[in-house]
Amino acid sequence: MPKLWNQCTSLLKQDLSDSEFNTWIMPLQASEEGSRLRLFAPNRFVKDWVKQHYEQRIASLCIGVSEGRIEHVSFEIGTSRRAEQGSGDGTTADRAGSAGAQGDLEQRRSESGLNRSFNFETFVEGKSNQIARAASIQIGQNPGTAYNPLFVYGGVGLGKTHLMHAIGNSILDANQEARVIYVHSERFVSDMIRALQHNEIDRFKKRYRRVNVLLIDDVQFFAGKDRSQEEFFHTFNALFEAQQQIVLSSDRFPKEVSGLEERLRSRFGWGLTVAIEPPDLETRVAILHSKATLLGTELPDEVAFFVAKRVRSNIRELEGALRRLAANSRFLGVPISVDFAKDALRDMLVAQDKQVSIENIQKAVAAHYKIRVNDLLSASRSRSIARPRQVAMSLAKELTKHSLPEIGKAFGGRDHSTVIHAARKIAELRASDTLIEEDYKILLRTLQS
Ligand SMILES: Nc1ncnc2c1ncn2[C@@H]1O[C@H](COP(=O)(O)OP(=O)(O)OP(=O)(O)O)[C@@H](O)[C@H]1O
Repeated sequence: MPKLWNQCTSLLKQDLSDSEFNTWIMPLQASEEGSRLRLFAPNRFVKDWVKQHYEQRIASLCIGVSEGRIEHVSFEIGTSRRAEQGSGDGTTADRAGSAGAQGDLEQRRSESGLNRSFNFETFVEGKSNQIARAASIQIGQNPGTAYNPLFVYGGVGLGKTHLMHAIGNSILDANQEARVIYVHSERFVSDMIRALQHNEIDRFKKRYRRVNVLLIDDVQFFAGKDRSQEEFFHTFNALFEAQQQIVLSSDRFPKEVSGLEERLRSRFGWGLTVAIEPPDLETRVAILHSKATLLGTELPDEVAFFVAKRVRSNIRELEGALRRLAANSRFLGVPISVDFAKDALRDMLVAQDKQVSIENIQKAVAAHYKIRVNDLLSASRSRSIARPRQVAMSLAKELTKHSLPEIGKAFGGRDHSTVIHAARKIAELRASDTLIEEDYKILLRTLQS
């Protein structure tokens, strides 16, 4: 490990909380190459996280400490030893399953692509995620036999990835020898393409078909990628028949993932399908407190409520707000208060306020058609209510990141298929009826301005 990196890590240690330092900085290895410092993360997850959250800080520290000798810091996946041997970008999944003899749990975890800080203890339970969490715990305890596959779906940044890692971690905690792979669908696709290019497709097939637990994130990325779907279909069948656990996540219900072959879509629904909904205010507050404890930050109750009320989009953004508060407060040496939060998060709060919510859409549509918001939520089927309701649902589908079940629920507890029908109907009418087209455009302008 280069001396320079050791100096940088001691400075980073003073700057970060213990949990941040241990989770994200400790696993990094470094090697110097001319004016470049190469940092290696054990898996893509750590690499992406470090890049997103610490890249600037690490780069300016290393450049400063080296007194200009280092001009550039790069982030890669693998180990510095492999880099020195000239073997390039070693992937963790490549090595999954091969480290059994080493018996080292943390090593196994990183080889499996798992982040140990995403576990059930750090996952806050709320009404919005209760079922998904319970099913995941069961799978962690009885992989392959509880539900297979488990399909978790929900909007962006609501905890799907966290739960998948928690399942993998709990399985490894109970049995170090379990062969677990967590992989993002995009990664599955790129690994497959690389294997095809290098004539290593048999190795690729073996690697994925011999696992005990396959956790595949964001399967909507398979859309339109026929060769990958074909390969994944066979992997799925092999694992399913051997009663090995498959866990899948997506931003939407299996049947709604467009661009996927029907045979895959139907298989995705064979086991248990669970939704993660956006958390309510109390859960958002509880998550903020839990994350603040992990960061070692003092977060007064009134600030947690203030932030949770204003940042409603998703948990990733909520966490981003907390990190910013923690960093600013540490940097300025000022305790976190509501006024401090208003100031530090000003731009974020403005952006949040601008985001189109289902509630805003309902208000705008009701005002436009001179009806009441309650009419939109009612059971009324009269044309003067049903058509604006369809317009509103269609706008919600177009302008928000909510899933179809979430939209249906916000319109008086309707089914996701009602939302699909509404969106189709409005698309047809917009093409044939200039009045509807005009209404829709006005509403779009109003909501997006
Ligand atoms: N219930 C929860 N308790 C604690 N932290 C949570 C919870 N839900 C989500 N988070 C945190 O929110 C962040 C985003 O979660 P995650 O990455 O799992 O979202 P996702 O649903 O997979 O999003 P995407 O669709 O973008 O992949 C993570 O840092 C995660 O730890």
